[in-house]
Amino acid sequence: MTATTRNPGTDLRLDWFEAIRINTPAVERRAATLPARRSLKKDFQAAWLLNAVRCIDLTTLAGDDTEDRVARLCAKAMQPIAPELLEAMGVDGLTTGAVCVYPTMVAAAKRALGNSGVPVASVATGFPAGLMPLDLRLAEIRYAVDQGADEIDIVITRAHVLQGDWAALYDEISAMREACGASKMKAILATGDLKSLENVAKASHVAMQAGSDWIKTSTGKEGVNATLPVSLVMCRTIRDYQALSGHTVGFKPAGGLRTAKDAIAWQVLMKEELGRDWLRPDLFRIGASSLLGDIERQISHHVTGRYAAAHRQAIA
Ligand SMILES: O=C[C@H](O)COP(=O)(O)O
Repeated sequence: MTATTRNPGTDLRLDWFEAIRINTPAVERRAATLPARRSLKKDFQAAWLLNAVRCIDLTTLAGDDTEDRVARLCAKAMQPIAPELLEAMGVDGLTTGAVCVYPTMVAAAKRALGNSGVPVASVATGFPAGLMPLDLRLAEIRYAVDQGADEIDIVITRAHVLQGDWAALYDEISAMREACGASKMKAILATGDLKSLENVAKASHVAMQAGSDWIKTSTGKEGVNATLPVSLVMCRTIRDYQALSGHTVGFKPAGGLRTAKDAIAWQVLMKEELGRDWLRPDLFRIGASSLLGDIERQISHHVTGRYAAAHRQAIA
């Protein structure tokens, strides 16, 4: 496994997931222990927070997005933490994992990011509901790729999952993967719409078999977005898929992640369930529009011993 290896997918293998049954209380119990599993103090906590920053897909997906807002987001992605704080910690060259925008904002993001090396991720395929004809959804992927998107975050047709039509789901995601070409693909499962953890596990398997490079929890627009129990189930399916296929897939929790505590809890999950390799941006992203502010606040406290006044914090 290397940072550049993509998941080629497999044929549709129903036998890999059809018999899955999930003990929901056991999942919830295990998930509840995660935030308390590591008591991280001082330098360690700061190191984990800096690592979270390099894994953030810094996101704006709002109806009133403008090129100016996207340019400001990109400036933040290239310099997510105040230089004096980084200097005090001896850290250099920190950026977020990517920026994530709507397709019509990709060109503006590419311009703003220049040759910084920060990738642009674009949502596509009728985000967030995905209720558009497949040919239009594929055309939207091609448009975003053409605009320069390095990564595409697709949404699935939830009805395929709710009706157990795994072949339809597999065919749809495979076609999307093909339309992505060289751009990496994240499959957003919208887990808050999927009704059961079993459906989450099965949809995760199909998304990986169809060649997704990351599986992602949520659009940020469902009633319930990223939760630890859902994330735990998805991480276990990544582990199972790797054991069965030999291919490695990344994970992206997204939606409602706003605090430094969240950033630590999800990293503990990655490390405990999947191992250290999944603490790198090629295999782990946190999709968030407003997490960076709290992380910067905690880092500022770590360096200076006090919390910065709100007006000194960048609006992230
Ligand atoms: O993909 C990322 C999500 O849309 C971000 O959700 P959020 O605004 O709740 O952080």
